Amino acid sequence: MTLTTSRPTVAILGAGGVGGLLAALLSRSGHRVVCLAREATADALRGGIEVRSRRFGDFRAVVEADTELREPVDACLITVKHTTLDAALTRVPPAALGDALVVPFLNGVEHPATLRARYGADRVAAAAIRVESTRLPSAGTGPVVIEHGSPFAEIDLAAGTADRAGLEALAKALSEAGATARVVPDETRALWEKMSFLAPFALLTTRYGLPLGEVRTRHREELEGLVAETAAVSRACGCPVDPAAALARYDAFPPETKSSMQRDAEAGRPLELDAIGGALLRAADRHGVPAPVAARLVREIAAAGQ
Ligand SMILES: NC(=O)C1=CN([C@@H]2O[C@H](COP(=O)(O)OP(=O)(O)OC[C@H]3O[C@@H](n4cnc5c(N)ncnc54)[C@H](OP(=O)(O)O)[C@@H]3O)[C@@H](O)[C@H]2O)C=CC1
Ligand SMILES: CC(C)(CO)C(=O)C(=O)O
Repeated sequence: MTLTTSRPTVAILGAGGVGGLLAALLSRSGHRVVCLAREATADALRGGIEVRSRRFGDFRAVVEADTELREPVDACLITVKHTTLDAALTRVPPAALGDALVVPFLNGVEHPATLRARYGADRVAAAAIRVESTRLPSAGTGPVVIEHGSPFAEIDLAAGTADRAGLEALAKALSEAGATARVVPDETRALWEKMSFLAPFALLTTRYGLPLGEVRTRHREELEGLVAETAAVSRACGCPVDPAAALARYDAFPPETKSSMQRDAEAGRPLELDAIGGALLRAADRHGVPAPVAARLVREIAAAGQ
């Protein structure tokens, strides 16, 4: 099967903040959506997904749910956290995928290699998403409730060796469902542009337990230092970014904005510290770029979690 049908069938591994929102939007616009989840979450998903969103309105969507992929689909979106990626991928056996595209939406820059090793280079196309969406805690029964707090839902699908027509069809499906989705030519750029914005924001909001508005005023010097370091690493990796533009973006965000790493810390969940801060430091090391502020923050956040 190739992803050129007008209504692609989409599997979604991990119906949390990102996956739950995309599942509900695609289902609302007429796609068959199969959410792959742990048994208890699959049960809750059979009660539907309720979305509360300033941008998309409040609505309820019907999705299918299973604990494992059992039939070929057109695309399989991977929307689990890095900390659970290996365990979750056992629900998507390579043989069950058919010709499906595998599209990870995780933050970080290293996971595409894990996915390519498992599914093959031609199957995997990395994505970056800017959304700020959260799954609300539930008592275990459905529906699953997703709160989308930002006015944006922007998706870059990076063309590489994966089927370009399939990726264009997925971008069209996501755009018709309401997101702002496009295919971009360069995976390194797509992932590092996101990383350059995310890493300073996630590390500082998590370290100090403060929303962005307070970080950008009370910890301005550290923010500027970290943005400069991250931009230097990104440039060395092949993605030039402008530190002044990154700072201007932080300043434009609503002051109450929190990062998903910070929300995880508040809830006592495992952090994607290695996938974000760790990956940043490994890249800095590979390219001989000094990153003392990032190194200290990663150390302090790790120590606080122990
Ligand atoms: N939230 C956001 O606004 C943004 C997040 N991102 C990135 O997207 C990725 C996903 O984040 P987010 O949606 O917030 O994460 P969530 O924690 O909200 O959701 C993760 C989902 O993965 C599921 N999961 C965990 N382990 C397994 C498993 N073994 N098998 C099946 N499902 C599993 C969880 O299911 P269960 O409920 O059963 O635990 C949960 O539904 C992360 O890399 C994040 O950094 C990127 C941009 C924005
Ligand atoms: C910055 C944000 C909210 C953008 O989507 C994000 O990716 C995160 O907090 O993990």
